[in-house]
Amino acid sequence: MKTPIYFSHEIRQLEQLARESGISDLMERAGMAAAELARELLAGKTSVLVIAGPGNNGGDALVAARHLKAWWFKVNIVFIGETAKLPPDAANALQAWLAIGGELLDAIPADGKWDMVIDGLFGIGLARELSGRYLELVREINRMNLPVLALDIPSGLDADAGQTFRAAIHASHTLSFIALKPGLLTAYGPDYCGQIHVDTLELDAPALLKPNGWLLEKTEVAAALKPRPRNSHKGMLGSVGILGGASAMCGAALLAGRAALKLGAGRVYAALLADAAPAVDIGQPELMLCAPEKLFQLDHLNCLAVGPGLGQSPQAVQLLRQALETELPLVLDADALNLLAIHDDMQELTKSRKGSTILTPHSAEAARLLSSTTHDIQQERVHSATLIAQRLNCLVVLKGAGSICATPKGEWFVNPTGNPGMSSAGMGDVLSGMIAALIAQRLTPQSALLLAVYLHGAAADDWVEQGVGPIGLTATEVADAARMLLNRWIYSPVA
Ligand SMILES: NC(=O)C1=CN([C@@H]2O[C@H](COP(=O)(O)OP(=O)(O)OC[C@H]3O[C@@H](n4cnc5c(N)ncnc54)[C@H](O)[C@@H]3O)[C@@H](O)[C@H]2O)[C@@H](O)CC1
Ligand SMILES: Nc1ncnc2c1ncn2[C@@H]1O[C@H](COP(=O)(O)OP(=O)(O)O)[C@@H](O)[C@H]1O
Ligand SMILES: [K+]
Repeated sequence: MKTPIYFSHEIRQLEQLARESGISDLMERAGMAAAELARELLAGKTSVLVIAGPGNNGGDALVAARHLKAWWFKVNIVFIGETAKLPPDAANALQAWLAIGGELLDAIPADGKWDMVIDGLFGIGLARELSGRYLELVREINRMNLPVLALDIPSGLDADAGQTFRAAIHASHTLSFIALKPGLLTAYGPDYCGQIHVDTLELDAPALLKPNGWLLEKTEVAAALKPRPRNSHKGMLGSVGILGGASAMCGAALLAGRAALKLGAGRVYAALLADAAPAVDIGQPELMLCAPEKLFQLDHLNCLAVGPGLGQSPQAVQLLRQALETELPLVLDADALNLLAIHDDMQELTKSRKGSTILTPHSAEAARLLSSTTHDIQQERVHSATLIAQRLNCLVVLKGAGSICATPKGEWFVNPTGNPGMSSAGMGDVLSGMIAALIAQRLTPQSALLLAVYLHGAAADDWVEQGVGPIGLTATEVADAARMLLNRWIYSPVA
């Protein structure tokens, strides 16, 4: 089963659709799910501090508190809201809490001791920067250093963007209701959410509202993989060309080329622009180095990756244009993207290409493509990725924590793999080579993109699990682990 992701306005639509179909107890369902998870996480401990805010997120917290109290947990509720202004469901939850003899505190008692905090301060309704007592409360909870179960979303986090409204609660667990939201998974989301759980509240969300967003998951991305026939030969496994490596940047193209080899391309050619380019890659002599013009004379290339170390010389511009004029599937990275951003004619060429084009910008490159700023791209990562995909009629991965893949049809995917060990030079070059190798091996460009993005992060995660990294993890190591995982996924799929 694929896992859908919805923006908060879509979650509200789902709530409305559920209500129209006669379901009126979503808050009760949410509160029960929260209480059950809290009980499991408490694992025998007994004392809980519940923070209930002014809206329905507070209502969920009140329902959870009621169940935990009934199950003999010691529960204190700090209620930060105005009783008279509570939305109807939350007002009912408050009455039910008071009816069982529950009390409300208006601040966290200084001398209290708890085993866990349940954060029901704000959910998807948070609409502006935190200030005053709300801001202070978030900071106070973070200072307590206790395990925190956040209801729906850590309070202070923007459910759509993964940015914070000035501050946010650092949760150890987040229980997302109905479905995932993108802000849990991208930008700062992973820093604040801890372990993410989803409770659908028994709604079949995709049946109610067609999702455009999906989580990348191993079962989905690896579905396209199959073992090679015994009677294989290199021509069958495709040929990749890498175009880049201007003076002082040859390493970028070599990294991409080596990654393409390690991901199984039959032949890899690296065409380097530098005048003093090496004739052979001594560390990886399997790579075939050639002059750029030679690359375009080859008749058996299946995919071309342009950009790693390309530079922005007139020669780079001419070669990029030549690449765009081919019908080959193209992966464009780094300076290929920067050049595309400033040459309108190349954008027109991109839009009308017969072959697929995959763009792999990080947020600064995306900002150049959209004439925007890195800050604004980070505020709207999903929207930015889909906008580039639609404007330029191409597949896109907007890289960075929680990479967003987008298609020209408006579908988008969030990648949960990867870690800060990947914030080092060369990682993007390796990704380009990986995508190109998978396309050369006949995966569809979209399948190749989604698999490569997921695998690239999973490879880095594998090193971290082994105690190598995140500090000092290198792009070469990521390519090596990607090769190992890819083989494992195909040949020992249970592992
Ligand atoms: N949408 C759904 O289907 C469901 C929603 N539920 C819960 O309801 C939540 C959404 O509830 P609401 O829409 O009431 O929103 P919230 O409870 O997230 O917060 C809204 C309240 O906070 C105030 N507010 C917003 N920003 C503020 C700020 N910076 N400083 C101070 N006050 C601020 C608003 O004026 C409003 O009173 C979800 O996150 C979820 O926890 C659940 O009960 C289950 C079903
Ligand atoms: N904190 C992080 N969490 C997850 N992935 C990351 C993180 N930092 C970087 N990455 C990944 O590492 C790669 C870095 O690419 P890029 O910025 O182009 O590097 P370079 O140009 O130096 O090769 C991208 O795939 C990006 O998604
Ligand atoms: K919350």
